[in-house]
Amino acid sequence: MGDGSHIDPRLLLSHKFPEDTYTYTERDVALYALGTGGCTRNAVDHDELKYVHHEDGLKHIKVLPTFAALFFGTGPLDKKIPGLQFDPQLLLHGQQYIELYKPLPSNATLKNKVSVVGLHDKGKAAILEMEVKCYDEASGELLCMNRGTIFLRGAGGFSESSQPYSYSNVPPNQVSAVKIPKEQPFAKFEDCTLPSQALLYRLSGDYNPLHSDPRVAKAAGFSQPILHGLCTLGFAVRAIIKCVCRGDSSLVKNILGRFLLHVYPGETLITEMWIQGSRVIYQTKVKERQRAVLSGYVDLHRLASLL
Ligand SMILES: CCCCCCC[C@@H](O)CC(=O)SCCNC(=O)CCNC(=O)[C@H](O)C(C)(C)COP(=O)(O)OP(=O)(O)OC[C@H]1O[C@@H](n2cnc3c(N)ncnc32)[C@H](O)[C@@H]1OP(=O)(O)O
Repeated sequence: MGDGSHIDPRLLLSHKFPEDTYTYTERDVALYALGTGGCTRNAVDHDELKYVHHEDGLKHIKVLPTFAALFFGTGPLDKKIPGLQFDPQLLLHGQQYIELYKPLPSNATLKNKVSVVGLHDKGKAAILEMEVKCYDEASGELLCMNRGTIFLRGAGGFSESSQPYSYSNVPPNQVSAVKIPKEQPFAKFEDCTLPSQALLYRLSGDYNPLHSDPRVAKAAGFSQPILHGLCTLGFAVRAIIKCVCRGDSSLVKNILGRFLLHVYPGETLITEMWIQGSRVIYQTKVKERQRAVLSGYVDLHRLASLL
């Protein structure tokens, strides 16, 4: 375990998180769409303008499904959690899973129920899985659920190496990394991130200096600030909505993304998609380095009528 890191599984897993409130407005929705590359290449893009503009006013704009990931905030970076001490500079976002139960309104106040659903000792790192269920305060309805996996470098080794600690109450089929098919993809979409992408995206609420401060990025092992994982996920799912859903984001039901490698703002993202029933398997690569940076799946409510 690295200096200053300490994990006590008993304390951490028995911690009861107080209910959290999260409020967003149409301005947040539009800013998020721009932060994840919406309308960047084409300001009148038919599929994307609806996330930032409506002729009858902002309260009619649509919400991208990946916006749901923001409801978590930055999890353990925000608050002290008993039994969890780690170096925040070494934290990386490992994975994100989202289930959407209702279309997201253009503004809302949410009541969030947070819990720890997984903890693993990987020796060099600890993996923490957190879940948040988000209820619309006005209607009491469950809108969505998020599960975030956090990779804490240097925080492993808190259990016996002969029998490393591992706890999960998450169905394994929801979280395991996907197998990329060998066939040619159904579709491929190329999109450029801006050199200022992380500076724009952070205004959606994740102010982790890893994405903006060159000194912090260097201390974390990167040559320059890196892009937020959730920003890359936003680009990938937007590509799938465009290529497979023909712009209809209401078809999206569940989303999984595993962050395989960091992205530097300004790099080009190529997302490849394969269709398996109503599931879209995808992989995003950085064109300049020819490396896969994200993979996962998007489950759709229906598909056949579209293709
Ligand atoms: C609650 C939500 C709050 C979110 C807060 C987020 C705050 C943000 O500001 C932070 C960010 O956005 S960081 C940017 C996005 N993330 C990244 O760039 C990370 C990219 N991934 C990597 O670098 C490596 O995959 C890396 C380093 C993650 C792993 O690579 P390696 O060290 O080579 O690991 P490896 O030896 O391959 O595997 C060790 C064990 O870990 C499991 N694992 C690997 N990658 C994982 C991943 N991405 N997610 C979850 N688990 C992962 C492996 O399965 C392996 O376990 P096992 O030995 O049992 O197979």
